[in-house]
Amino acid sequence: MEYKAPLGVKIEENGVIPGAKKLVRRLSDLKGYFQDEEAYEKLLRENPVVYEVYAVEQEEKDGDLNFATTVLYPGKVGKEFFFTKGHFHSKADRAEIYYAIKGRGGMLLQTPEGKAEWVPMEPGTVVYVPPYWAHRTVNTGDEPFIFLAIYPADAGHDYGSIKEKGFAKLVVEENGEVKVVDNPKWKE
Ligand SMILES: O=P(O)(O)OC[C@H]1O[C@](O)(CO)[C@@H](O)[C@@H]1O
Ligand SMILES: [Fe+2]
Repeated sequence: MEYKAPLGVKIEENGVIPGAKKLVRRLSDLKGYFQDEEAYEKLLRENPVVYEVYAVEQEEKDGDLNFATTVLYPGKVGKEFFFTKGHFHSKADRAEIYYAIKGRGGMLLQTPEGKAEWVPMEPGTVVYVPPYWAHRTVNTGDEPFIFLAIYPADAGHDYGSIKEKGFAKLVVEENGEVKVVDNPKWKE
């Protein structure tokens, strides 16, 4: 039997995991995701980084675990706060754990039938993403929102239906307050 080597790694203050695979998502990678297309096109001239992911991933095998930090930058497109794309797992019954490290935000979760839930997150919050729920994180603050995700190595990402239909709820700023409102364009 060949055993893998254990690994201990310290997450840096800025959310970076040394030696991890880095993925950068800019606004241009999120075309079609935000409600306000005019505000999107305007901000696209700057094409800001919306989030970075630092992932330590294993082979896609049953029983193993991946982990990744995400640094989700503060910002808005129109009224809507910056968010991650959001996904179901390709193996839809795979669960996931998130742990908030820095900043402020929350998670939108949604069943395949379109039942949406909002879970606020601040440093120290643990979120359990049950099997079958799509999940997207949102930065509602004015500093980077940094969190750790731990997920089965064979979970995979299924972006399809979220990219097409979005979430049933939006997280917006209204009169200086964070509001979770119904998505007027939501189609079941
Ligand atoms: O894959 P998305 O929806 O862009 O969100 C990125 C985050 O979600 C994960 O895929 C985990 O669910 C991580 O790799 C990362 O923390
Ligand atoms: Fe996930």
